[in-house]
Amino acid sequence: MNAKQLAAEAAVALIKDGMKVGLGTGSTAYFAIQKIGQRVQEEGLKVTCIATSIQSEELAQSLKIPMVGFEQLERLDITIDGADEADHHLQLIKGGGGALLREKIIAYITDHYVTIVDESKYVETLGKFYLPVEIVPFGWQRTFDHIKTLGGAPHLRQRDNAPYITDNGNYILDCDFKTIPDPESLQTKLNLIPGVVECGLFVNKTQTLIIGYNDGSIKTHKK
Ligand SMILES: O=C[C@H](O)[C@H](O)[C@H](O)COP(=O)(O)O
Repeated sequence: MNAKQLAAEAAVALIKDGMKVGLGTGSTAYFAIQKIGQRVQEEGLKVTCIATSIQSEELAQSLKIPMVGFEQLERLDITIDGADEADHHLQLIKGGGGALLREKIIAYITDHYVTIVDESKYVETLGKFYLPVEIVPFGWQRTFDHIKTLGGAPHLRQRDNAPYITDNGNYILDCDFKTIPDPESLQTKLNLIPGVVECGLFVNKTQTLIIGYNDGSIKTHKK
């Protein structure tokens, strides 16, 4: 089992019958969704889930995991999601897969937010990974300029020689801040810029961080 799968399966062991569960996005969350699907089918685990991306929703449906919409839930008991970086204070950079907005909406209605990463994502200080910022397409060049004044070199994310479009019809700027010693303050500044929908900093959201190691071990950090 690889390090991502180890972390993912340890997190899925926290899910109990009757829970409402948020499903993350990305290659680590993939293993969590697979395991939830297995528990639903083999153990008869009773859960209702909501996904943080169209991709994860389709995967969950293919595994016959019961899905609900926001009209059927106000809070989630647990969400299991990956991250691009996690620091020692359990602050995160997310959005490498473009799902940061839906992920953050789900994070804010979750009682127990569990982040799963492999050892390569656990860092002293955030910022080596370019920070994804979701922006509206209208006037994006000026939003780009505003972010630049905060010290982050933005790059418009591309796919097939065209701007990458999120599940919400927006663009993403991947911003090189080099180092982010104060994620909370940067999040506030970014989210005040007109045109910014949301940034990929997840501040004070993670209660449990599970790290999978290549030697087959896992470590859990709690807040
Ligand atoms: O937008 C994508 C999400 O924030 C992912 O959780 C993050 O990019 C980590 O993905 P992966 O587990 O594939 O490295």
